[in-house]
Amino acid sequence: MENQEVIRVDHVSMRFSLASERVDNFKEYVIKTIKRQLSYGEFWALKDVSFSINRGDALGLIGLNGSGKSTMLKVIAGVLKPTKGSVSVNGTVAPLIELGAGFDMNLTAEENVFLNGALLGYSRQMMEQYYDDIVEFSELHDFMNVPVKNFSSGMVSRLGFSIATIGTPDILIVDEVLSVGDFRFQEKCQNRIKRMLDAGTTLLFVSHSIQQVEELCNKVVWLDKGVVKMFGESKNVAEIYSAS
Ligand SMILES: Nc1ncnc2c1ncn2[C@@H]1O[C@H](COP(=O)(O)OP(=O)(O)OP(=O)(O)O)[C@@H](O)[C@H]1O
Repeated sequence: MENQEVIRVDHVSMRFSLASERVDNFKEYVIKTIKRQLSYGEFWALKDVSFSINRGDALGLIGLNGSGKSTMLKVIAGVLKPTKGSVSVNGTVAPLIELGAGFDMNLTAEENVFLNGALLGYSRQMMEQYYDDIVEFSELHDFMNVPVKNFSSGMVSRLGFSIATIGTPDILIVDEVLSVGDFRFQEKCQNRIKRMLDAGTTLLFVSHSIQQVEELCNKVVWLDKGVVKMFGESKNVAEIYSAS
């Protein structure tokens, strides 16, 4: 099991189309589209990115705003198809990219537990088994019958994190979620992630806190404008990144 490669990112590039002209409102957008007056530019969010990680590794992705971290996670999670190159993933993936992205805001928290479970591929029976644990961990006992549209963003994150981390996935993808919620809850999430790592889960983690990355991760990819600036042991990369 040790040294078994679980994720291989092979010469991945990702191109987005961008409207290169400023459009101030939707009406103007529609008119310009009909008149074919909009021109599109292209933008490479990832450029020839390659790295691989083994089972049990915890990989941190660091870099400035817009450097391509979330795009990289989405490509690995299969949400985006790379324009060039390929990604191979060996195992089940629990993506925590946008917490609450799968929620229906008009439904209650309880209904959303089952909805989100179904989206993650879990059966109703399995969700019933985990329901109490989800309520307990999220500390939302008194709010399970409240429509999620009335939740604060912190409450949405707590529910999303509690659902996505039931069971022990082979690969857990965590994007910035630990920056939401209060400090005590962040610590609780961090401990839950550590326990999953001990149980052999492979972690992909994006954070702007280099301290959190060093604490949780053994490897780091540093992205700079879509290019890998450095890949290696977290201590070495973090040291150079902090000094830059
Ligand atoms: N769907 C999209 N369409 C067009 N451009 C996009 C799209 N998604 C991302 N981008 C662009 O790709 C670049 C990389 O974005 P990404 O979200 O991956 O960066 P990031 O490193 O995660 O940034 P942050 O630290 O701010 O979260 C940005 O310039 C962003 O505007």
